Amino acid sequence: MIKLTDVNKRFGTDSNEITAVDNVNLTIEDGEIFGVIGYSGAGKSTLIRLLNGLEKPTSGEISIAGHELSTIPAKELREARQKISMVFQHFNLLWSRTVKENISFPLEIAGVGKNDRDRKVSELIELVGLKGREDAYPAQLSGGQKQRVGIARALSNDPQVLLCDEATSALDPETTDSILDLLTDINDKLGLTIVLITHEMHVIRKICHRVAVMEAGKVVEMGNVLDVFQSPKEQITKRFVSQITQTAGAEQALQHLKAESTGGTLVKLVFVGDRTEQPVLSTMIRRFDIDVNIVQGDISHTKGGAYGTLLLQLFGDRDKVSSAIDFLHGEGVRTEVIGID
Ligand SMILES: Nc1ncnc2c1ncn2[C@@H]1O[C@H](COP(=O)(O)OP(=O)(O)OP(=O)(O)O)[C@@H](O)[C@H]1O
Repeated sequence: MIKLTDVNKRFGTDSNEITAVDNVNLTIEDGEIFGVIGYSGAGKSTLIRLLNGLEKPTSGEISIAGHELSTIPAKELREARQKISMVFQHFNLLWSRTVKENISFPLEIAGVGKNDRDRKVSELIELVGLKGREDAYPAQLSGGQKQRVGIARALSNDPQVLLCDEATSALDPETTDSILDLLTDINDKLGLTIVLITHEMHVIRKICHRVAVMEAGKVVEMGNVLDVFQSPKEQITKRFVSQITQTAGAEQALQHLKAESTGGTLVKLVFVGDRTEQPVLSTMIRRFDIDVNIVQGDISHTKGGAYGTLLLQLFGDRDKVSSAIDFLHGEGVRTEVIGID
């Protein structure tokens, strides 16, 4: 378990002080994939550097896997840090070493014998899907393959916690997805805790169990990913959620409808979890005798269940349309009227 209690990190002097991490309290359970999202300067990197012991908090306590990082002596801190590994945005590989030599490097430093090193390296190469590329140099690999080496190297010391610092931010969307699948697979197979920082809600949606939203050093919102998608409370969280829900397709469809003035009441529905599987719409159409035009829709899948939005045009008697919208509310579907013609 990772526990942060009243953690503050300030840089600079009294006259020019920056609070990078501002009174953060959070608990991350063993085996959890926990995401921290925030814009540039929110304090994510500082938070992750506090977690791996590279920075000491100005005040507060950080405990990881039973070690109190903020107070332990240097030798114990080195031992504790063996249990915490890191994956970096720009991979941080050794360019003059092959794939297997990169993965083996932390084991050499730890004094592990050659036979054990070789066995561990081939296990890891298999795990991250790099079989056949053992003797390649980083310059001969794609971005996704480089990150696979970075992940294998991070796992070589059998860590309990894997910290990922924008691990997919330098990758294209398809490669991002394959690396996120790999992280999910590792979490399932090895049961290790993963803490990742990102500015992309897609990353949070795809693999995290819980998320903390950071702004100006503070954790302003935290919860299960599906709950946060369903009802984001803070303005900044709403902006992150809309990275996914207001797709380009929805925006285009809206612009087109506004320009065409096709009539009806334009509503956006947000479905969460079980609601995505129930015939709420057909019940509404039958019961209220209205016509429906589906303008745009998409369903996203989070670890906690499905989440979707649907843009509809409702046509019919105004009272019936209004009762239909009330019905949707009653069924637990969040409904927002975007325009009435
Ligand atoms: N070593 C340092 N000395 C002084 N100020 C720092 C230091 N490290 C971070 N800061 C400041 O702390 C604040 C938070 O920075 P941090 O890098 O943690 O944010 P971030 O969310 O990771 O942003 P980014 O994604 O751009 O790295 C910023 O105002 C930054 O300038």
